[in-house]
Amino acid sequence: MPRETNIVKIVGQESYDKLRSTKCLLVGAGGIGSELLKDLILMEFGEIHIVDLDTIDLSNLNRQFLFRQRDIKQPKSTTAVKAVQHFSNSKLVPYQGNIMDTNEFPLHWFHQFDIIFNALDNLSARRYVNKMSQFLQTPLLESGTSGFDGYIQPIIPGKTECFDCTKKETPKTFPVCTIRSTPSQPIHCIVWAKNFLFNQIFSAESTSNEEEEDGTKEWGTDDVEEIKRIKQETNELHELQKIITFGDKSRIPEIVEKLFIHDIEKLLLIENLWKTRTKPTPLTKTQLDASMNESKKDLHLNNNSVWNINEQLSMFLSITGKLMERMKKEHTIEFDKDDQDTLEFVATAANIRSHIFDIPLQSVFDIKQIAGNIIPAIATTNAIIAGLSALVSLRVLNLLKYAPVKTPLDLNMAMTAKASNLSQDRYISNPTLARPNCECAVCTKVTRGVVIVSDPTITLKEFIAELRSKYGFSEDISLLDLSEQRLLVDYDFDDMVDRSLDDVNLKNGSLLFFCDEEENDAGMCRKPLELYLELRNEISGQNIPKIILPELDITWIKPSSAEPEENEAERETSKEKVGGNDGAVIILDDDEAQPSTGTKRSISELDNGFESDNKKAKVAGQFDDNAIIELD
Ligand SMILES: Nc1ncnc2c1ncn2[C@@H]1O[C@H](COP(=O)(O)OP(=O)(O)OP(=O)(O)O)[C@@H](O)[C@H]1O
Ligand SMILES: [Zn+2]
Repeated sequence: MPRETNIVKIVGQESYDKLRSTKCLLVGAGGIGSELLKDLILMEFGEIHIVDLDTIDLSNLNRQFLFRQRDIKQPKSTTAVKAVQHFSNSKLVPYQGNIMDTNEFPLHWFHQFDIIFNALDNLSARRYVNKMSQFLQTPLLESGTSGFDGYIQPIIPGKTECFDCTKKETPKTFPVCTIRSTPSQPIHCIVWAKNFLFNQIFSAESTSNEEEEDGTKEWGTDDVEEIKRIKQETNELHELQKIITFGDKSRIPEIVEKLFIHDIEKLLLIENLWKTRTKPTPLTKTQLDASMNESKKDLHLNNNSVWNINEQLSMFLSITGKLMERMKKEHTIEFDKDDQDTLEFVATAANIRSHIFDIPLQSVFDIKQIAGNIIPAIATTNAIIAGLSALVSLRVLNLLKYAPVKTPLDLNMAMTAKASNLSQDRYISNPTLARPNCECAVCTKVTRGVVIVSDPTITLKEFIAELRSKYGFSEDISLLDLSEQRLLVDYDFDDMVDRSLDDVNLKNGSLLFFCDEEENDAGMCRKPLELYLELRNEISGQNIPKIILPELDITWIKPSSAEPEENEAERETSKEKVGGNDGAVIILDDDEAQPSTGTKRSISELDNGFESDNKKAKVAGQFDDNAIIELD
């Protein structure tokens, strides 16, 4: 029996025909994406466009069942399509690229799709696609998994909560002083070993400490003595780096003495720190001497057991020697959980510090999980979540006659929940969707639209005049470029008004924010506009207008809520980021990082949600595989 017959039995001929003419976008061909692609094909969607930026890795093969060993290093999107083509009645279009690349995937490219499926693993891409769906009013099926947990969320723009309507959990972060002076948990010592110690002493160049010296850094503590000590300690780490680079193994004990004896002794001198805490106990010279003899022997220790302090020390000495040797050839070494030397260095350094602070020690295996940000990916969770996402898409498109959707609020999201605190069993709960959050900067605080510009030589003055005349804004306007986080024009800053869009480097995909200061009699102001710029040189011609502005409802709101978007990710990063280059692990508390309430905002406060991953700190949500320290 052909597959079609079964589907027609379930959805009926009319809905089946609609399905056959439905064009969908699948973003991500990883764990959930592979499953979803198979499901969407089996449901016989007309066209499936699949985007993934990555290539296949050995570690993907256990669950990304479309890929084989021979596919390693091949693009995920094209390989996935090749693997399913033989049983597909859908037109499949793969792209290897970053969905946030506005050149390859401009907004009008998104416009062709009836529905979008997110099968991503990071917040910035999720936020970006969410925003595209809001711009174009295209339904989005958001999904994610983390170990045994998972969720799907249908998002119907304007009608139901968007991805950014709810606060996303971010990875745990720690004040610098906890990491550098007062650790109380194994994770604090692991972060210290990996992000401060390892990064400082095995990097090629010294990290500049200018920032620390010019007083701009915030320390998460007011204790002058402590700040002085941390600064000095950082300088001394540069000295250790020199010992490592010089490669004289006879000086390794100096490293141990500094880190685990002298630095701790200095810490003990800051009495304030120990009023309410247990004092650390520095190592002794005798311990060090004993371990030095041991370290010369061949050490065979089990990675799954917790070594005693002497074993930790002996291993630390021997592994530091090994890395010193490697530095001669490699010049710089990065921490990699799968590089046993770097892992053992971090594990032993962390454990020695834990011992000093009376914190339980961990096995190398346990430290690998934490330092390597490993959350086990479970194939079954991905399969369940992808299946739910595919099924719910039928309701989003209203193709299930026996379960008609009268209002989008009839739709359900789905998530796994623990059956109880004691049991590991999960069940699936399926609450109905909520309305958009009236405080959400993405879907409710601005009016969005797409401006098509066929002639980028028009000046900002002309551009603003067109906007004002179309939407009735007052003279006292502000125009901001959210993509580059800069002010283009406002009442006090009109230096650039005679320059063209080209001159000021506005591009296809630039995001503009336009607001004015006028208040009506009721003390309300116009809801600001967020405009996506689409440059369409190809449509220029004699009778083509230079600018085509969208039809928008201009609504009035209370002035305090007229703010450019500040999403949670950026709010987190407005806290100072310190430490390693592999994510926002250590963040100082910054009580002043509160959103301001005025209509006009300083440029530094603006966020567009369009930054690349590395520009933005990798703040990750609960279902984000980049989560740094969040483990189940
Ligand atoms: N901006 C983006 N554009 C396109 N694809 C993206 C983007 N960000 C992430 N992806 C893709 O989303 C997919 C997410 O899949 P998944 O969560 O299974 O991660 P993975 O990288 O395959 O596996 P793991 O991280 O567990 O090794 C990945 O294939 C990743 O390449
Ligand atoms: Zn929202």
